[in-house]
Amino acid sequence: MAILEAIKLVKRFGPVTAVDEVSFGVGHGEVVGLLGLNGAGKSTTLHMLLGLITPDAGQVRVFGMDLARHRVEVLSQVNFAASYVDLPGPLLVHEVLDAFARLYAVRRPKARVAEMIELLELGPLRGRRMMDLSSGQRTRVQLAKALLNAPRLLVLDEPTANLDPDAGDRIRGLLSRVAGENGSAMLITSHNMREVERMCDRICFMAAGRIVAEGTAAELAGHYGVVDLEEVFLKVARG
Ligand SMILES: Nc1ncnc2c1ncn2[C@@H]1O[C@H](COP(=O)(O)OP(=O)(O)OP(=O)(O)O)[C@@H](O)[C@H]1O
Repeated sequence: MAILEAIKLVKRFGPVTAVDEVSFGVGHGEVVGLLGLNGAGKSTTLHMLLGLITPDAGQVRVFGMDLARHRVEVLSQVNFAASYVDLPGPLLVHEVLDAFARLYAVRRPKARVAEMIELLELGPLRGRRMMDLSSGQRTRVQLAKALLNAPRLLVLDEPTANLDPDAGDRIRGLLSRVAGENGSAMLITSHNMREVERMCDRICFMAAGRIVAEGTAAELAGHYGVVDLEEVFLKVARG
């Protein structure tokens, strides 16, 4: 069974059709990358899949359920991280995680928060205020928050955008491990082609609101007669 199905999703903002009949799926344990130029419609698509905005047409099905009709049931098993979402600045790192653990009704919240602090190597930062952290440190707290409820579907909008190469590498390894161990499905946007090649089982390329190419990194490179995803991106982006 597909964990996530986007079915002919459409979103318009005034005269702009940001997402134009987009359909794709993410299977159990699968990591799918959603790629495209700035403004291609990736974040708008993610926001519809998370129920943050309502599609003008089409349907989102998660765990076989219609998101519009089973919102609470679905969203309790989903989580999201994006570098552009701010967590409350005056709160300490462990206070933020405690608050979300309670919000998600996590069982044994204290133990789960401690586990996430360990997993994301946040020990030295647990007593620091969110507003005092560097952007890379905030990203790690975002990811800890996103993993708190052991989501069956994890949606990540540019998860490693603010991380230095060492932290980025560790986080990529960690996320791949989480997907492998828990069988969680992941949907990721990224402008880092090496990251996508390393992490994603399948890739959907968006251009001007539509999916224009889909496949594994190797299939896409073969199809476009190039050596890697970076070159596929340039070919797709330049039409
Ligand atoms: N709230 C909004 N109001 C008006 N237009 C919007 C809104 N959100 C997005 N758009 C427009 O929809 C299109 C798709 O934007 P979106 O943020 O989905 O792109 P993206 O692929 O995520 O880009 P990036 O790689 O830069 O993050 C763009 O033309 C954008 O200007």
